[in-house]
Amino acid sequence: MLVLSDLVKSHDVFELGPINLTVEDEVVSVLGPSGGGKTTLLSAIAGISDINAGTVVLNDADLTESPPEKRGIVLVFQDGALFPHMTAWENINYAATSPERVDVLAETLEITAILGQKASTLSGGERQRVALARSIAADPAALLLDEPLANLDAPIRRRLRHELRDLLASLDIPVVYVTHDQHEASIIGDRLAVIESGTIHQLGTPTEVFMRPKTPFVASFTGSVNLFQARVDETALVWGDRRIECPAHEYDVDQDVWFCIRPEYVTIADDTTNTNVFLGRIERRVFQGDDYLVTVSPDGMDETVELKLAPLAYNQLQIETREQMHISFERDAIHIIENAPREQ
Ligand SMILES: Nc1ncnc2c1ncn2[C@@H]1O[C@H](COP(=O)(O)OP(=O)(O)OP(=O)(O)O)[C@@H](O)[C@H]1O
Repeated sequence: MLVLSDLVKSHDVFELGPINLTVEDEVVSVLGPSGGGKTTLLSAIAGISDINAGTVVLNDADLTESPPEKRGIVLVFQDGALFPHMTAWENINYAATSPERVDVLAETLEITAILGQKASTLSGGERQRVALARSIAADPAALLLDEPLANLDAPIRRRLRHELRDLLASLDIPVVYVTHDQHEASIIGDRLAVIESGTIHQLGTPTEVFMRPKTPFVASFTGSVNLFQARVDETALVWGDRRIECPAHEYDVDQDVWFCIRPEYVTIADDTTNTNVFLGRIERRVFQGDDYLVTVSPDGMDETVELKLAPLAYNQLQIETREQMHISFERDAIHIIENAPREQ
């Protein structure tokens, strides 16, 4: 178990922390925007840079004062530094506990074919995977990974996410996995920490973080782009001149709140007598590769609502820009975030 307590690391104008985080023998994905402090966090845990305050404890041993090489923690950076004159196999085997493990890892990470190649001749994506295999083969007590799939193209990246999830879970050690890809973070992590401006906004299972974000930042960063201000009344939320039915909550009547609903849970309504159905005008429709993102502005409001449609549904509906259609908010997918400032 890796326990970070009140960890603070300051750069010139940036401060990480105080971070309090316990990573059991599990994978915690750290998700956040560029400059949010993800790499700073990994470097602080690994002891590569001195911290300003707090402690790092691994399996009951206080490592705060230990040099990086004495921590038993392996950190793999994005560029995956290797010995250039050695082959990929030699690099992986360098610190490996058994040569058989090298071959098994190479197969999982799809690098068997390049094992005999000198590291200096490998592509960026191959180098990353060799560095990843080397770090796992060394049998670390904890593993810190900084965007290990960043240099790969989409198909192999999609495949490896699942392979890597199983591989990391099988290690039974604390793993911290940094990424700014929300899909990767949720596939690979048992839990997910969202970090921004050096602060952990939320820590929870991927489902909790995606479906019940605690702050507007977490909502928007994890793709819940439909984020609106409303007022609580006895039975619903009042949003402009509309009433939105929502699940039970702890907020008081007359409070101003944010609520969000993911675009996957906004649907085209054919039965206009249902609750949470609004008429709106189609502003935009964009094919995103997997699905269509349709932007609708509800009548009489300045705000826009985004919904996702599978290609089949999209084709059947023959959606045309500037046309009107009814959309519906799935009641149980509505999530209230927190008090919002009252508009003057
Ligand atoms: N050695 C340093 N000296 C001064 N500022 C630094 C140093 N290292 C990082 N920073 C600053 O700290 C902030 C956090 O950087 P960090 O590399 O941790 O972010 P990140 O979340 O890993 O970003 P990315 O996703 O782009 O890698 C940034 O504003 C960065 O400019």
